[in-house]
Amino acid sequence: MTEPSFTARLRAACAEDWDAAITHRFVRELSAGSVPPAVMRHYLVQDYLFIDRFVALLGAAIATADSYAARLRLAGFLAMIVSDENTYFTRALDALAVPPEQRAAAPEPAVRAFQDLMAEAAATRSYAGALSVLVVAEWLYLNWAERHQGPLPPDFVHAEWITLHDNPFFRDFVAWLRGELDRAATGLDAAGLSACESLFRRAVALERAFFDSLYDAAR
Ligand SMILES: Cc1ncc(CO)c(N)n1
Repeated sequence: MTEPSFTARLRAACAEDWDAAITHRFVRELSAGSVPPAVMRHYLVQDYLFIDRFVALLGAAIATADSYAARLRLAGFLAMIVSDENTYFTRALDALAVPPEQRAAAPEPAVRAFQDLMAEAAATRSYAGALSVLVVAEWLYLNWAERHQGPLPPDFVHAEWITLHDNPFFRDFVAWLRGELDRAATGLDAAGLSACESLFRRAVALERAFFDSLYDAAR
């Protein structure tokens, strides 16, 4: 039997938070097309603040990657985020009639903590450190999106958030990204491995906490 990969072991160590996130009420309502508009508005405003730092973290991964091939792949993914995904946000915020002043909201605690974690991962100035958070953000979103079954919800605000995270390009990218972290991990000593594990574990907990926060107050 082959050994489970580094990323498989990291996910298994966070199974409770991971499973709670990918089966969360928010993703179940998204699949059913029944997220209350106030919750969807809040999610999108807050997630757009997440994406800002996420793009910066991708930049850090591009800067620290150990090959031009990896930089090209990461840059191709970055190009999708700043085009298709960015226009999804603006179209969805328009469709939900979110006024400009609400789009400039302050990050709520879970999002703020996630922004700080992404800054910490970038500040490791190591490819493995940046990947430890990127892998969580992309793989966990793929995992909930691929659980969707049956026809997509009619509203593009729901449907496109699912298809952006479950399509052949995204699936291939996540598999490649995991492979990069598995490969980068082989060059790390015990301290480096435990730093990656800590970033990964905290990212999974924050994915769950962000979903939970959407239902904290009646929105
Ligand atoms: C919080 C969060 N995690 C992951 C993704 C996927 O990129 C996202 N858009 N938001």
